[in-house]
Order: sequence, then structure tokens, then C-alpha cells
Amino acid sequence: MPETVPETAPGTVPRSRLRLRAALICVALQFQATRAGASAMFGTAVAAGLLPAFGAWLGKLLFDEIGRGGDADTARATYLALSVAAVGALTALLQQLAGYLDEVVRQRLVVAVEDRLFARVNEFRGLRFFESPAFHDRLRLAQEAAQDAPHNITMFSQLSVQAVATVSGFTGVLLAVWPPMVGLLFLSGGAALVAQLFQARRQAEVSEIVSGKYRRRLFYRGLLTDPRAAKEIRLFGLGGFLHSRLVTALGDATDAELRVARRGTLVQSGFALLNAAVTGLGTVIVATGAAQGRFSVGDVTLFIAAAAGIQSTFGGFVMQAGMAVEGIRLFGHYLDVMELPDDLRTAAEESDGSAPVRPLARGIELRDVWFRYDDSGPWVLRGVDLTVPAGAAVGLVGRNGAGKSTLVKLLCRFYDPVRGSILWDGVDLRALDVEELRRRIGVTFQDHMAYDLTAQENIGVGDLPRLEDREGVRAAAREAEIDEKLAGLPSGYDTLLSRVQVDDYDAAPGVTLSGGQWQRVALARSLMRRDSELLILDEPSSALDAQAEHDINRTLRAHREGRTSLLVSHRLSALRDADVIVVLEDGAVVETGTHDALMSEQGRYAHLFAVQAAGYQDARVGEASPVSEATAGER
Ligand SMILES: Nc1ncnc2c1ncn2[C@@H]1O[C@H](COP(=O)(O)OP(=O)(O)OP(=O)(O)O)[C@@H](O)[C@H]1O
Repeated sequence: MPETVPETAPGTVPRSRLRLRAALICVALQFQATRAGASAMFGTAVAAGLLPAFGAWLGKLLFDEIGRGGDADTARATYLALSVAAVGALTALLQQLAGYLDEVVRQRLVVAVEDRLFARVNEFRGLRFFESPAFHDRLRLAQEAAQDAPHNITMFSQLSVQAVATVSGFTGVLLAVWPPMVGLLFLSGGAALVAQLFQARRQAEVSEIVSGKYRRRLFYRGLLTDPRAAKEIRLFGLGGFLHSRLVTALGDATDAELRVARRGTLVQSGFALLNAAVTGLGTVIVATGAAQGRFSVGDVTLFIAAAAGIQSTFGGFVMQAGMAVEGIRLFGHYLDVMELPDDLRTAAEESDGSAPVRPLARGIELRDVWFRYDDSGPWVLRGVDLTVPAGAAVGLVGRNGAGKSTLVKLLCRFYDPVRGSILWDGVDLRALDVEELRRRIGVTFQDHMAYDLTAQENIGVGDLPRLEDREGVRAAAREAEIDEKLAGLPSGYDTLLSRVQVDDYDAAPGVTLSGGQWQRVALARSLMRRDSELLILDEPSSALDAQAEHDINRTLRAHREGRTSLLVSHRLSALRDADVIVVLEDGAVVETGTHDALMSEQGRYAHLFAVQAAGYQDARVGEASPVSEATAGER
């Protein structure tokens, strides 16, 4: 595997760490999402945090004024009373505004995060990440964390401002009455904070551990409602089975979440008791002092209020600190995904991977190509040497699992060979600009897509700049023998090829095609690139009826004329006229030659051909085919 592939592919989600950088970027993300909204939210949050303290100070001035009895200035007292009321009203309004601004920032963040994350995902040029469960889990964690963490940090900032104002006010009161109480409250608050931070770490770890369970849950949920899966689920009676797996996956995840919540509750309950003990102790001491005449009743009342105020402020602060820390930890996944190096080697040793791709003049050569999907997996290609000469039609045959589609994927550079190299006119594919390379290739994949888009779009996406080019799309559809069918749909080429993705329930329903019709649409899509240098067709006619296959093979033969093509097929008759036929067995090339040459060799190809021909002649190969008899010994 290339050295640049990081530890996320495949494996489990690595544990996140608390990073200052993550916290800073997390806060900055809000401003990138909406500078005005985030600034207003922060300003409002700070003001909403400071106003209660200001209100308390005005209240103190009011009580001081009233306390002067007959000497009190009525106008000043009235003014102060109105000010207290105004500050109260303003605080309430600011809280409403802060709530709205918080929502604005959240919504903008959702868009910004999706935008950035999926733009990044689009930059990964190979397939490895998309086949890694750890990558999918990280992506989900990254998305959730990037949407939630900034909010938690903002709330934490707001509470911090409030806490400083409230606690410093109340601390003065406590210091005046019984100073050791301040130390006791700070000690118990500090201990609760430390415990909460540990709890936050545990909570973040559990989110990482259960992310796979949630992925499975989404998979089962999607399957249970997928119209393509509905037939088998009903026929084989899989509904209950899948449903129970869905519930089990969800149950496992929620059990783990509940375990950590239980632990948190126990720890917090312990601190609640400690707080009660501290308050009790302080109250007893101050009350005893009052009984002995050292404190007034007012002192006792103020003391109890101050202690309760500090404790509840600490409680909120500690809780929010835990959420902020958990958010920042998980936000690390967002950074990791954003900074993940590409899964393809960025360059061959001697190049930076951006060499222009010249029109194919000599051909494509695979030199001793070894490949496996995982470091520990079996070799799928074992030293393949193969040449696709420019302008030639090459047929690739082999039994299931021989490695044919893998070879196709390597030609498109979805993966790099583990050993050996693939050369485009003598230049290593790793040295070439991969996007340009792919623009020069037209492919029909064996597992082609059926997009829930219109007929026009389903074909047009094969050459995006010509997405709206109706004539170009129809020409490709004609070659794939599907034009008549698509033109005859209720809205012609504008018909949605989907039963479920219709936006307007009252509009004409979408339609769905048959398996063979979908295959023709996929074929038409690959034929959109009329000037492609290399045409690869991986089982393009496996779902076609005999007549359609015959017609399409004739059209494709004309289309391939003079251009380089690689045709993978189990229907050997489709390959008869290829310039070269290559037989792949267990990941190695075992035979190469024209149809006639390979038939006369009476090897693997001749055997496969005879088996197929015998099927059509209604005869048993072992008895009827001289080729089979000749090759039986080899096998
Ligand atoms: N993405 C993947 N990850 C891991 N293993 C894979 C992957 N794709 C294919 N394989 C394995 O590689 C081997 C070759 O598969 P490949 O699809 O290339 O065979 P094929 O010759 O095209 O077969 P078929 O004729 O059935 O289409 C198989 O054993 C398969 O299990």
C-alpha cells in the first residue's frame, strides 16, 4: 500500500486528542460561515452575560438608597428601580436575540461544513477511502462535530463571562462573612470540573467507539426502505431479520452511551452531595456565629444566597466546559478529514504527478503489475504483463474473480499497483494528471450506476459539459439502442428515471427501466465521450437479450473501429474479432493471441469457448468437444 495512505484506511476510528488548534479553528469556522452572524452572536452573548451583573449592581445601589430610610432620594430610587427593570427587560430581549443568532449561525454552519467536507471528499482521487469503514465513521463524526462544537464553545464563552461576573460579585460577599467558604467552594468546583473533563473525554471516546454501530444502523435502515431491496426482503422474508439487526445495532450503541451517562450521573451526584456538605458546613458555621452575635441575620441570608449562586454558576460552567471539550475533541476528526492526504500517491518518484496526457500513440503497457486491496489481503493481480496497442481492440476473458474488473480499475487509476507499473505511451500513470487521464477514458463499469435523475441527465453526465446537449445524448443513446425507448417515455428524455425521487407528488410519476435497459443507458453514458482515447467496456451486454446483444456488438464494433478499446466479457462470441484476446487466471495472464490462434492452442480460452458453444449446441462438453478432451489433461 502506498505510504501516503494514512491509518484511517481501513481499521477503526483513531481516538481524538484535545488540541488548542482544533479549538481555534472551530471558533474561526463560525466566522467563516457567517462573519456578521457570528460577530453579532458573540457580542450578544457577552452582553447577555454581563447584563445580570450590571443589574445586580444597580439593585445594590437601589437597596443602599432605600436603606437610607428617611434620607433616601426618592427620584434616585425611582430612577434606579426603573433602571433595574430596564436591564431585566434588555437581558430578556438579548437572550431572545442570542437564541435567534445562535440558530442563524447553526444553519450557516450546516451549509459551510457540508460544503467544505464534501468538497474535500471530492478531492480524494482514488477509491480506498470510500471502501474504508473508518473513513465513513470519521466523516460522520467530523460532520456532527463541526456542526455542534462551535455552538458549545460559544455557549461556554457566554457562561464563562457570566461566571466571572457572578462569582466575583458573590465572592466579595463570602469573603466579608466567612472567607474559608470561598476556598471550599472553589475546591469542590475545581474537582467537579476535573471530573467533568474526564467524563467529556470518555463521552468523546464512546462516540468514536459506537460510530460503527450507527453506521450499521443507517445501513439497515436504508435497506428496509430501499425500493431495490424491497423485492428480496419480501420474498425471502428478511424484514424481521434486518429489523432485529437494526434494533441490535442501535441497542448496542445506546447501551454504551447509557453506560457513560450512568457514570457521569454517579460522579455528578457525588459532587452534588459534596456541594451540599460544603454549603451545610458553611451555613452551620455562619449560623452559629450569628447565634453568638458575630453575624447579623442579613449576613446569614446573604451568605446562603452567595454560596448557592456560586455553586449553581459553577455547575453550569462545569457542564458547558465538558460539552465544549468533548466537542473540540471530536472536532479533531473534521480537521483530520480536511487534512487527510490523498489516497493515491501524488507523484511518481521522478515527477510531481501533473504531467499532461498526450493522445495515445503507442499504447498502454502493464509491466509486472502486482495488486491487492489490503496489505494483509490476497494478491488479486500477480505480475501482470500486458500491452493494449493504440488503435487495437483487446478482449479480456477469465473466470469469476480472475481480476478483470480490478485491472480495469487500475487502468482508470482508482488504485495504484503495489508493485510494477502501468505506462501510457511509456509514461507511468502516476506521473500523469489523473483528471486529464480519466477524461481520455470512456468506461462502462460492470456495476454501473442507475442514477435517480432524468433520462437526459443519466446519459449526459458521461460528458458533463454536454449535459444539456440533447442531440449528443440522443446520438449516444442510438448507438446503445435505447433512444427509441427513452424518447417514448411520458416526458421523453426529461422523464425522471426513478420512482422515489420525485419532488412534486402531483407531477407525472417517474419511471424505472428494466435491467437490460439500464445497461444500455450506462453504455450510452460511456459513449458520450466521443473523443475518448481508450474505451473500456466491462461486461457491457451481460443483461441484454440475444438480439440486442447481437445488434449492440455490431454497433460497438463500428464504434471501436480505429480506437483503442478493452472489452471484458464472459460472452466469448463478442470477442471473436478482437485484435488480441488476453486470458487472465488467478490474477496472471496465461494466454494471449487472436481467437484463431488461441483456439488452435487448445488451452484455457479454447476450453471456455467450447463450454459456451456446447451450451448452445445442447451437448455435454466432456463428451462432444474435441477441444475439451484435448485440454482436459491440463486441467
Ligand atoms: N474493492 C475490493 N476490495 C477487496 N477485494 C476486492 C474488491 N474488489 C474485488 N475484490 C476481490 O478481487 C478479486 C478479483 O475481483 P474482480 O472483480 O477483479 O474479478 P473479475 O475477474 O472481474 O470477476 P467477474 O468475472 O466475476 O466480474 C475477487 O476475489 C474479489 O473478491
